[in-house]
Amino acid sequence: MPLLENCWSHCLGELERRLGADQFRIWIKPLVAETADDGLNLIVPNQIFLQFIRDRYLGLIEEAAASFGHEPAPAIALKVGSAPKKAAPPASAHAQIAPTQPSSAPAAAPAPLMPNIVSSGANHETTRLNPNFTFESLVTGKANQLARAAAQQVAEHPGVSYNPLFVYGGVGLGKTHLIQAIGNYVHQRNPKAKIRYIHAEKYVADVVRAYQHKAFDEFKRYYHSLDLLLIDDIQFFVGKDKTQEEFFYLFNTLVESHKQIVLTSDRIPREIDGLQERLTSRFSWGLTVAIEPPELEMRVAILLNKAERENFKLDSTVAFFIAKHIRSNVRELEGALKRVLAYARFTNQPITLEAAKEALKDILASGNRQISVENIQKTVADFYKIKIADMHSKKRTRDIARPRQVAMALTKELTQMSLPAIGDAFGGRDHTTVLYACQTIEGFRQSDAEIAHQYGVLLQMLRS
Ligand SMILES: Nc1ncnc2c1ncn2[C@@H]1O[C@H](COP(=O)(O)OP(=O)(O)OP(=O)(O)O)[C@@H](O)[C@H]1O
Repeated sequence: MPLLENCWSHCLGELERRLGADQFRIWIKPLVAETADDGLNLIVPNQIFLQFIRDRYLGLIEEAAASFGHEPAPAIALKVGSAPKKAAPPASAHAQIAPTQPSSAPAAAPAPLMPNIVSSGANHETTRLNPNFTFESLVTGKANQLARAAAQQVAEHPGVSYNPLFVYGGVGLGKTHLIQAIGNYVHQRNPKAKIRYIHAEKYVADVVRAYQHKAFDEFKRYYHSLDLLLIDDIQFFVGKDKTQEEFFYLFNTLVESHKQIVLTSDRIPREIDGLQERLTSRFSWGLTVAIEPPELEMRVAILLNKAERENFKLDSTVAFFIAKHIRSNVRELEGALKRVLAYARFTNQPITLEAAKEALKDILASGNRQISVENIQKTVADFYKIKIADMHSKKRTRDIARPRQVAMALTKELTQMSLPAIGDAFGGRDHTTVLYACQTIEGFRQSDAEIAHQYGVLLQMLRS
C-alpha cells in the first residue's frame, strides 16, 4: 500500500484536532509509524504505553486512518520497539518519525512575565500574579477543556464574551491557575491594563478596612477603575452582608462599562447558601464552567509536563504509577512528583519504579485503605440529602433511585466487588439492575453536566 506513506501525516492532523495539543503531544507524537503491507505499524516505547494506547486511543486512530479514504481501510498494529535512528531510514520509509519518549522533547519554558503590579493606592496592597500560571503551563484534558476554552476566550476579548466568567470545582483542581492565566495573558498583551487578582477573603478585609477608616470613596475609586478583576473562592462572601452589598455595586459598574470579572468557587452559584439572590442571579449573566478532577491520562500528562519543566526525564511507567495512585487532585499529584524528584536527587538515583514506590510509600499506605460500600452509601446519601436506608429500599421515585444508581456505579468503580455482591449490598437487587445502573450513570456522565459534576465531586470526596 504505497499510498499509505501519507496516511500517518493525515492521522496526526486528525488526532491533534480531536485530542487537543497536550494529549496529542504526550500520547500520539511519540508513536513512530512504519508502513506495512496492509496498513501501518505503530511503534511504541514500552508495554504499558502500548496497553494504554490500545485501550484509549486505538479506536480513534483507526477512525482517523479510515478517514484517509484508502480502500480497504488501513489496518493499524501496535508494536513495542525502539524507534529507528532519525538519520538512518529514508524519509519515505516512515510516514512520521517522532521522538520515542514523551519526555524527550525540551520543555517549553513558561513565558517569563513580569509580575503584574496593579497600582492601587495606599490602602490596597499590590497583588502579584504568579508568572508560572499561564495557559501554556496548564495541561488540558476532558476535565478542564471547556473551562480553558472559555478562559482563553475571555482573555482574548475581556469584557466582551462572557461577563462574568464563573469557574467552579473542587480543591486543587487548577481554578487559581486558570484565572491567573487570564490575568497573565491580558497583562502580556496590554501591560497598561489595570488587573487585580484577589482572594475573596482579602476583598472582605478591604471592605472592612474601608469601613473602619471611612475610606469608601477611595475604595470605590480603586476597585471601580479596574479593567480586569479576578476573585478567587467567592464562597467566602457568605455571611458578609456589607461585602456582598459593595460587591454588588462594583459588579454592576464593571459589567456596565465592559470591564471583565472572573470569579471562582467550590460550587455553582446557586448552591452557595447565604449568597444574596441578586448576586447569584447576576453571576449567571455570563458563563459558568466546571473544572472536574482529571482523568488518568490527564494526570499522567500533568506529571510528564511538570517533570519536563523541571528538566527531569520522567519515564512513562513511573508517571503511570504515580497517576494511578494519586487521584484526588492536581496539587497532591504535584506534591507526589516533588517527593519522587527530591528522593531521586537526595539518593542520587535515577527515577525508577522502585524509587518512586519507596519515595511514596507513606502516601500509598494511607491511600490504599479500602473504600467500603457502606462508606459510599453514606457519602452519597449525605450528598443528596436522602436516608441511608433508601440505598436498600424498594422506592423508585427519581430523587431516590438516581442517587442509588450513582452509589452503585461508584461502588463498581471504587471497590473490587462483583455485580451480584453490589446487588446484595443494595437491598438484594439483581446483578442486571446493578449493570443497568452503571450504564445509566455512565451515559449521564457523557450527556448531563450536572450529574457528571456530582459524580466527579463524590469520587473526589471518597478518594480523599
Ligand atoms: N491542568 C493543570 N495543568 C498543570 N498544572 C495544574 C493543572 N491544574 C492544576 N495545576 C496545578 O495544581 C496546583 C493547584 O492548582 P490551583 O491552586 O490553581 O487549584 P485551585 O482549584 O485554585 O485550588 P483551591 O480550591 O485549593 O484554591 C497548582 O500548582 C497548579 O499549577
